[in-house]
Amino acid sequence: MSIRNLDDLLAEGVSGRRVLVRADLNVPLDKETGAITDDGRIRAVLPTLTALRDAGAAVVVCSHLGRPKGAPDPKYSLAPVATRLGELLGAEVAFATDTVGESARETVGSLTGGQVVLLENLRFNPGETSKDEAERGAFADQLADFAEAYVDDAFGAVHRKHASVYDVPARLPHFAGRLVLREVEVLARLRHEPDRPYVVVLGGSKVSDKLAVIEALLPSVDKLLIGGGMCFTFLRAQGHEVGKSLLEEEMVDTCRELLERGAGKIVLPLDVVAATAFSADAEHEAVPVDRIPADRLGLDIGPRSVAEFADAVGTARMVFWNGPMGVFELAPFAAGTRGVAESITSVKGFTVVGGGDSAAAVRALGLDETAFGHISTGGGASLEYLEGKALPGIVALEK
Ligand SMILES: Nc1ncnc2c1ncn2[C@@H]1O[C@H](COP(=O)(O)OP(=O)(O)OP(=O)(O)O)[C@@H](O)[C@H]1O
Ligand SMILES: O=C(O)[C@H](O)COP(=O)(O)O
Repeated sequence: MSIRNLDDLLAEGVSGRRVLVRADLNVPLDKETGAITDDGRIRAVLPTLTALRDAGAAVVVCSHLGRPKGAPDPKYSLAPVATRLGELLGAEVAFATDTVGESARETVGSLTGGQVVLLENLRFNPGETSKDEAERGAFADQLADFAEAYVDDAFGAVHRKHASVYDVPARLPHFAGRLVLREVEVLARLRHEPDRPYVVVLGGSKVSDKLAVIEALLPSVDKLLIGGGMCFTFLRAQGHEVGKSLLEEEMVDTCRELLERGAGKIVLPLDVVAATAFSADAEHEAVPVDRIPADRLGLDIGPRSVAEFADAVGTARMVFWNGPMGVFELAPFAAGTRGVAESITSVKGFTVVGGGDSAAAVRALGLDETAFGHISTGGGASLEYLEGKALPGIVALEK
């Protein structure tokens, strides 16, 4: 891509200069304790931050966390992320308790070369996500005032036309960070020159979010395996009763069309684990997909499906996997995700995991991260890239 990257910025020299880094530190938090449950996205941005610190830059980091509604909300504070970032960097990370207000101005103002500050959640400001260009621009002006150069390392957010992603790079010399560069390199390979057979495994909960990617991928994949909560809308489209399983009724017709177009390519589960309730201690058993009881819900793919999916994955030279095969967060329904993930680790070829939840599943299940070719930090971003959509964050870097 015709984008200047971090090395270009380092070559210009950054010692004593302030650099604004947009990171995606949108990490999952424990609902009760607020503790960070997976710090993968923080670790992913360390190479860029370390390179800048080592070169003597004063580093101003900004990010969103969750989806607060344009006003401060303590539940979504980045304060715990600043602490974790400091531990991982092995250096103190100052924290500004606002994003562009007094605290931010003071902390950024006193920053010297090699030091790092994390600003409070960008989405506490309505300008960050505003559809109004002037409102976004005004917020972008304030952010841009903090630095002399901008580095985008927030791959997970490049599909958002937000102030910190799209408007700030129009105001500062801009560069792609190490993570963005690597993500785009890997995903471009999948999109433009996949090794064959190319197998895509899709799961997760939201069919409506993933139909466009299925449509876009169908011509280029050899096999498309569909598990997770989204498989039930497809099973319904095949005429099966799905009991109380997740179902997007209004998508059934579209799924039927996709099944016709993807005949010979789309593979659906043969059996599912049907439970009496969405709970770890619910009664459950594996049943064939044509015998899902009316009062049960499918929370995982069954063992025959794992074998079926593993067979298809076993033939692949390239695999892209997005979305867990079941409710892996509850131990009785984690076997499908584990089984399919393990089959992907045995592939003799290039494998990519995309999606916040899938990456978290790899770590939560204790699987060896290094057994995958690449674990993408982007959920929606990686899917939209593979769909071939223009991503605002990348477009802005190209300008
Ligand atoms: N059968 C099922 N019924 C209900 N929920 C399910 C089922 N299978 C998987 N899920 C849930 O789907 C969720 C993940 O779905 P999602 O589509 O968000 O995945 P992702 O694309 O990897 O993540 P992200 O969009 O955050 O990057 C998990 O929390 C999992 O529990
Ligand atoms: O989790 C993600 O996919 C990114 O951090 C983007 O978050 P968003 O979907 O809330 O914009």
